[in-house]
Amino acid sequence: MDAFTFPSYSIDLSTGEALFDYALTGPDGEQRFTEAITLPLPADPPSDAAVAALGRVLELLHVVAGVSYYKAAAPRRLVLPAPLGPAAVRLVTAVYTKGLAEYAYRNRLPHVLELAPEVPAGEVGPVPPYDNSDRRPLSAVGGGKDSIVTLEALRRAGFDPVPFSVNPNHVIVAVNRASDLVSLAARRRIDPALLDLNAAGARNGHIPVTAINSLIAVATSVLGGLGPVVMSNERSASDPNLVWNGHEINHQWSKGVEAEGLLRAALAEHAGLTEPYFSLLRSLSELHIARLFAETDRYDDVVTSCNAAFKLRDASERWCRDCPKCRFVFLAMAPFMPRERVTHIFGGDLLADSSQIPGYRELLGVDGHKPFECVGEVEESVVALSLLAEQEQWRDAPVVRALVDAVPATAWSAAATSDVFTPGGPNHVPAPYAKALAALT
Ligand SMILES: CC(=O)N[C@H]1[C@@H](OP(=O)(O)OP(=O)(O)OC[C@H]2O[C@@H](n3ccc(=O)[nH]c3=O)[C@H](O)[C@@H]2O)O[C@H](CO)[C@@H](O)[C@@H]1O[C@H](C)C(=O)N[C@@H](C)C(=O)N[C@@H](CCC(=O)O)C(=O)O
Ligand SMILES: Nc1ncnc2c1ncn2[C@@H]1O[C@H](COP(=O)(O)OP(=O)(O)OP(=O)(O)O)[C@@H](O)[C@H]1O
Repeated sequence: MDAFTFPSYSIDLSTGEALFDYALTGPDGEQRFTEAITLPLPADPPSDAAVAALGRVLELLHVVAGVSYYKAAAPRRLVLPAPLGPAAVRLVTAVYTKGLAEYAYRNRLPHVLELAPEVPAGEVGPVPPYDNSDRRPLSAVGGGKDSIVTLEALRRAGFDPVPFSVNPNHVIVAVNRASDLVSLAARRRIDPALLDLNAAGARNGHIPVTAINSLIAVATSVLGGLGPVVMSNERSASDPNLVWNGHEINHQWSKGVEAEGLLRAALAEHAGLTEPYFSLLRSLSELHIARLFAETDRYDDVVTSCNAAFKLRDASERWCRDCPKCRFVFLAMAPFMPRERVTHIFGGDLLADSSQIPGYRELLGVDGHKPFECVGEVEESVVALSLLAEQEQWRDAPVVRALVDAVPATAWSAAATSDVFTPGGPNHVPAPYAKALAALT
């Protein structure tokens, strides 16, 4: 295949169903795909201004959600369907290069890191400003600790948040139920032809799924007459896993602050949205968020951060207890909870199980690079370990003992002066929401 194109998209405002068409084309023919995304319908019909802004958000979503299908072949040409302004082009370029960087690295496809979309010539029509900043926020819920911390912070600060998820599975449904808030859900159906191609051995790999979920959330907010989309993306999401061919490879790129800024700028330019989207937890480390999560036990029976629970097929019931994310979140929560509580949340005690030691050595930077997963920085893991080593309930756990011996002196001294509990770095939290963040920290 030598080109990826975007033949058309449509939205049926009576059902909320949007259809996005894609095509991989080459000398041997064409492979078409259609992704279906169904937005929740509001009780009252949307205003003309909302419908106009929604159309523009869906134009961006059409292009961004194409990454799933582009990656089946990774052609050298990415041919956009219509003219776009500079901020939108910057977003699209970054989603297909930096967002697919892990995919490019693992599949050894360096050209993906250099992709430049072909943008049709022409002017983008003007768009009036659309200010929904004073309406109820949509709080994205992924079932894990981070979005729970945000939801509770918004509620405590009086923002009356609406929990929102894409394809909520039983974990997310249970988290929403525990919150006692009325939630909204959008449905997303990947074209089954992609799964057939995967089964037949097509190229596959990681995609910037948060960029897609974020735009679906913004579309839902505009259609529903709601306010800003509030994410729970943390500070360490912006840090790369490694550098390859001069490019940073970051598994969590679309959770990072660069992606947040690009998305906000593209939504302002292309859809007129003045305050569409931000991450409340941007200035916090994962370890700090884990400490905040420990302050409430309301979600202990349901919270699940393990990605294995979110697969479309053969998902684990809750924590798989054998992946980098399970290991990291256990390590991050353990210093701030009684041992029985964290063991109850996970359904087992990972720090009592010596078979976990090799995985923990990676998290602590003793072996290999930071795993391709949503895990905190090496420094955060070392700080967590140092806290555990001081606690009677943990200091003799077999994994803690082995790790304390394995961590080099340089890492301990870096941890001793660490700023993991000091909020910092760039963020886009608007002034009215800053008080919710300040109350947290
Ligand atoms: C749950 C998970 O980790 N899935 C990744 C896994 O997919 P797998 O084949 O094991 O199962 P499914 O998720 O059911 O997907 C089936 C195939 O469908 C395709 N696909 C799925 C969703 C999508 O949005 N686009 C798709 O193209 C894909 O071909 C699947 O094979 O391995 C895949 C290949 O490496 C990954 O693409 C799957 O990742 C999902 C898109 C996913 O939702 N992953 C998140 C848990 C995730 O990685 N989150 C990151 C945030 C990264 C970001 O920048 O947004 C994180 O938590 O750090
Ligand atoms: N299915 C989904 N629908 C909507 N938003 C989602 C979904 N899955 C994840 N998110 C959002 O994407 C961001 C990144 O997800 P991530 O899985 O890191 O967060 P989490 O589930 O809140 O916490 P944890 O890091 O503990 O898993 C969060 O803001 C989260 O709310």
